[in-house]
Amino acid sequence: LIHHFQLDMVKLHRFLGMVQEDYHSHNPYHNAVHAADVTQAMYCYIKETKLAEQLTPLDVFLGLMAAAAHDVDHPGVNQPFLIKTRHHLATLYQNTSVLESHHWRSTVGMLRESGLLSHLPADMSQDIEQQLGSLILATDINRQNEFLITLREHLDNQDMDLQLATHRHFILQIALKCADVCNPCREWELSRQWSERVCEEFYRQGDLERKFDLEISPLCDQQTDSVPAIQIGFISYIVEPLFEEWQRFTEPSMLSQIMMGHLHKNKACWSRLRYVHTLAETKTHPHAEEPEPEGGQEEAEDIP
Ligand SMILES: Nc1ncnc2c1ncn2[C@@H]1O[C@@H]2COP(=O)(O)O[C@H]2[C@H]1O
Ligand SMILES: [Zn+2]
Repeated sequence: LIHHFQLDMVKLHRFLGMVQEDYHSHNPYHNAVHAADVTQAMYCYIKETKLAEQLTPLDVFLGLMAAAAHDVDHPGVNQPFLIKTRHHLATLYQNTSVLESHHWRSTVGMLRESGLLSHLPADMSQDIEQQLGSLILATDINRQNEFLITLREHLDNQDMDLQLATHRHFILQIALKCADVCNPCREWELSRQWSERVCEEFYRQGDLERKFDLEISPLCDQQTDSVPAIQIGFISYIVEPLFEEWQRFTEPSMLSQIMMGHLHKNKACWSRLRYVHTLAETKTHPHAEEPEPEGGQEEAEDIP
């Protein structure tokens, strides 16, 4: 890519350094390691045979740049929090895709400041900025259904034509969305750490809301939302439906089969941990109902 786009190494280093610096290292989840994690996953998806044969160098460049910068300057709280605290970003972006718009505009700012694309024709660098925006905005989890429905339609109708730039862009959006939520598809020990980190970030927001007498957001109450329960919900409603379609798209590839294997195993581990957690709660509150053991536990042999 460096050779193809004649990138200046000093400018590239400056740009990537700025991106890394603008992630908040004190966020348990939305930090530069999450960006690296998503970029690594995105690279693997771009390398899938089904995609690699069709993508142009520009597509690959856009996919990797969008992955690296997709959460830059994330404040560690979500959009509803920014709206209810009347944060200036919520006002600026009129309460829609507030964080994603900020990640995109910050990326554009850093691109211009570093001069990374300054040697390219103006219409090309403008196109890169726009496409980066469309990719980063696709990571808004509130738009999940819209993307999933379109992907299902394409797969059902078998009308995906990766020779078309619009279709390649759509599949890059999907790949980035998959990369962004792929942590439950990684091996248990790694996946568990991401889960605990993301929940820690949710709980910190909940603690802030409690402190300032605001309504505690869903999933953010440490006293009622357990990590296993959050994980089972997230896997069932967000990750599984998306990766099932991704697996279909890859026909299915070895990588997507491995990821689905991890996903099912991790879900079974969380089911077992939720059972243990609820049982412990019942012992502390003896009048609460005893939980029923759930299915899938037989797969969860390797958890402590
Ligand atoms: N393991 C997880 N458990 C619960 N929520 C998650 C998990 N991983 C990612 N998310 C959420 O999914 C969102 C995807 O976009 P973000 O990275 O902005 O923020 C992410 C979190 O809010
Ligand atoms: Zn992210």
